Formats: sequence, structure tokens, C-alpha cells
Amino acid sequence: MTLVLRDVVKEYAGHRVLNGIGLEVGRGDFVCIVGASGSGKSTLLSMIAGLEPVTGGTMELDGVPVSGPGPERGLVFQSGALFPFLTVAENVGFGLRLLPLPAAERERRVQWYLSEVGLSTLAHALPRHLSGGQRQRVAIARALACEPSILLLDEPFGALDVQTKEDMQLFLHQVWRDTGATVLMVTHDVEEAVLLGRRVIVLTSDPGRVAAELPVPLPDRREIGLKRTPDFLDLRATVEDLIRGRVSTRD
Ligand SMILES: Nc1ncnc2c1ncn2[C@@H]1O[C@H](COP(=O)(O)OP(=O)(O)OP(=O)(O)O)[C@@H](O)[C@H]1O
Repeated sequence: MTLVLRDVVKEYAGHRVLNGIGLEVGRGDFVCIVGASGSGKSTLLSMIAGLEPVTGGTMELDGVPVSGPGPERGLVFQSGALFPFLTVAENVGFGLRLLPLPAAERERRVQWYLSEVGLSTLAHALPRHLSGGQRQRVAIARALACEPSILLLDEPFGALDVQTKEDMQLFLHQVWRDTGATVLMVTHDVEEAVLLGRRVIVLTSDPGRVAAELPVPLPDRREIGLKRTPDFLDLRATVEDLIRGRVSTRD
């Protein structure tokens, strides 16, 4: 799986929101896109998800132009957006109904991904009985159950308290390692981007452009203690400077 964007432009009513975006995401990668509010992060992800057309440039998944949504791209939003009258298991299985799979395979995937996100015991619960973190786990399991080529996440932990957010960040990272998924996540949280990404792409605003693409010099197994290491703190400061539009002196 390779996602390639070349010179992508997005305008709303003649107003240029994104300009000349180039991006390549390969199989098994974990890429985080950060930028200030209004830099066009959500717009970029919506275009990759096929929910918004591009104004210019090209966007291809394995050489095929992206022209609409597809099951090979799994999407998770900040709100989780679960179906309130479906159980946890039914929510996880929802997207599978659209795939040509035998019933037994659907059931196997629902059970497997529920266990992967640690929610097997809540399979028959309704979303309103879950905590915010548990709801996001269901949303992630629902997206993963379709075994997408790429998982697209838009601020998935933005609405969670600090502790739950940290737990969920490490959880997502573990799921990524366990399943070999390809992940593209947008966030305004620089610390989150550096903690999780193998690469961090920084967008500047008005119009949104790629200011830098930075490799993250941290081990593949991430833990919270890494936030205090010099490599982490250096990269975080570099990204923050880039977002503020300061020329960084760090390499
Ligand atoms: N449907 C739309 N119609 C018109 N303008 C839009 C639309 N969607 C987004 N925009 C504009 O595009 C710009 C980028 O918005 P977007 O939501 O992509 O930014 P963002 O970086 O995700 O911001 P945030 O971090 O605050 O969510 C903003 O100026 C926004 O007003």
C-alpha cells in the first residue's frame, strides 16, 4: 500500500486552504500531521478519505486515483461517532456488512478486534454505557475490522482527559505494532505527534503548506518516559517553532 499526494491544492469558494501538498505514506508507516488550528489538517484527511474532492494535484492509492470513500481507508474521528442504538459488537461489525465476507468471518473479526482493543466483556453494552476512552476503542476496532490498507485518524483523542489520552496513545501504538497497520493521523497536539509518529509532517497556515517532514529518532516501542528524553524534547521544540513560523536553528 502506498499513498502518494502530489501538489495537492484545496480551495473553498476561491479561497486557497491547502497549497502544493506532497506526501507519501508506505505500508506499515505511522505518520502524524501537525499544524495550527485552521492549517487544513482535517481538510487534508477528508480528501484522503475521499469525502472531499481535491481542487488540484493528484492523490493516488497504489497508483489508483482517489475518487471517493472506500473500505481500504478506515476513518476514526474525534467524536468516535458510534451508532447509539447498536451494541459495541454491532458497531464493530457495522462496516463488515458492506464487505463480501461469509458470516463466520465477520463474526471472527468482530471477536478478534474486540479482544484486540480489550472490550470483549462489553460486547453487548450500548455506547452510552462506555467511557470516552472505551468509545474511541470501539471506533478504532470498527475501523480496523475492515482491515483497511490505511487507518486515517482525525484528532482521535482530542476529547479525552490527560490520563485517558496517554493510555489511548500507547494503546494505539501497540495496536499498530501488533497488526502492522498503516496509520496516518492528524493532530494539533505536538507531543502526541512526536510520541506516536515515525515521521511528523508540519503544516503551516494560510494557505496550509508542508513546512517540514521530520523523522522521529525514537525506538519503535514507545513509552511515556520517552517524553523526558533530549531527542523527544528537541524534536518537540523544533516542531513547535515550525508551527509558529519561526526558522528553527535545530537540525
Ligand atoms: N466545508 C468548508 N467550507 C468552507 N471552508 C472550509 C470548509 N471546511 C474547512 N474550511 C476552511 O478551511 C480551513 C482549514 O480548516 P480545517 O478544519 O481543515 O483546519 P484544521 O487544521 O483541521 O483546524 P482545527 O485544528 O481547528 O480542526 C479553515 O479556514 C476552514 O474555515
